[in-house]
Amino acid sequence: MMEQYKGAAFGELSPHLFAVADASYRQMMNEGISQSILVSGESGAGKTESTKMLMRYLAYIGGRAAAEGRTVEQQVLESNPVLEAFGNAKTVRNNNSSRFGKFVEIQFDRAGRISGAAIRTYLLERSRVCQVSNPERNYHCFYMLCAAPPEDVERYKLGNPRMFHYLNQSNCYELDGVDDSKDYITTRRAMDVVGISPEEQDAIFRVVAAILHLGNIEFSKGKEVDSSQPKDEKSFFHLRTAAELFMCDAKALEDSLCKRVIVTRDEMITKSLDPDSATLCRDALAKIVYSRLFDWLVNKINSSIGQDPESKFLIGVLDIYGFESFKTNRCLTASSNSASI
Ligand SMILES: Nc1ncnc2c1ncn2[C@@H]1O[C@H](COP(=O)(O)OP(=O)(O)OP(=O)(O)O)[C@@H](O)[C@H]1O
Repeated sequence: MMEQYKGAAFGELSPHLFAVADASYRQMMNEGISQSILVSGESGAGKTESTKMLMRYLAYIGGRAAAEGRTVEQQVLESNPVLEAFGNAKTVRNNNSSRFGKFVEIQFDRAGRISGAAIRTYLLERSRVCQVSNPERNYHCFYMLCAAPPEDVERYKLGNPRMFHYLNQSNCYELDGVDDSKDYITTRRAMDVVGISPEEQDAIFRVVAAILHLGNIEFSKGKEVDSSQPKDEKSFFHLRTAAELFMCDAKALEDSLCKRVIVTRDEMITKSLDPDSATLCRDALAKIVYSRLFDWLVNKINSSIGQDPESKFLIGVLDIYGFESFKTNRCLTASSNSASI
């Protein structure tokens, strides 16, 4: 199919993704200006799959010979499983819905050969980390880690996903045709390919597990008025485990959840938080840590793929959020998926 569309005039053959990719490539080469392809549509329409097809065509037409080792285009395609493990989730409409926007820049040299690439991501849906409802799931990576080989499950003190508050708000745990334990291995392998070392992989999964333990910390009223403390021995266990996985002091973690520090011009005031506020604080920490982990992963993938500072022009492919329309829309924060307004 790629062969057929290569160089064919736009409109000459049936409508096809490859015709669009070919037209943008020709225009870039003939006029010497960068191009962008916007992939738009409802959630589940097939935008992400189309983006991958477009990239495959650009790799075919502007790629280098396989003998030159692992090429830029191969690395971009191989980074997909990592991004999808951390940025995709099951929603009502799509079992593998992207919960972030993605702009992939494929850079070319003067001869029209791919010389570098960069992936930019936008607005990961952070609220999903601590709030999911039936029949949706949280991000795939949480279920994958719970289904990891026994030694990993033990190392991160995990177990059945039904044990964790951030996962058990929804009754959906398994997906038809998806084997989370197999996907865990695939994600690990993809991480190796994009240059994430075993130590870094361990750190990534420690953070993922710590977020699950963080979510299981409940609070009760403390001794002072409007103060809070971990509710029971179970909450203390999850607090200690989260601190261990984050490699921080358990007391410091507890204080960061149960107290707020207000800095004025003259002094620093520490204010205790009531159980409800401490719970909000816990969720805020989980969301920010997860989104920073996601940004770190994108940066890591970019530095491993490599950008070409000398590149003459580029083709950008924008895979935006799928439109969703709910009967009841939840209150939006800046971090929510803008498409769910
Ligand atoms: N060209 C295709 N061939 C076969 N199956 C496809 C194709 N495109 C999409 N699908 C199926 O539809 C599902 C949804 O596609 P995709 O994830 O690309 O949608 P999307 O528009 O990116 O959705 P979202 O906005 O929710 O991320 C895929 O998981 C796949 O099963």
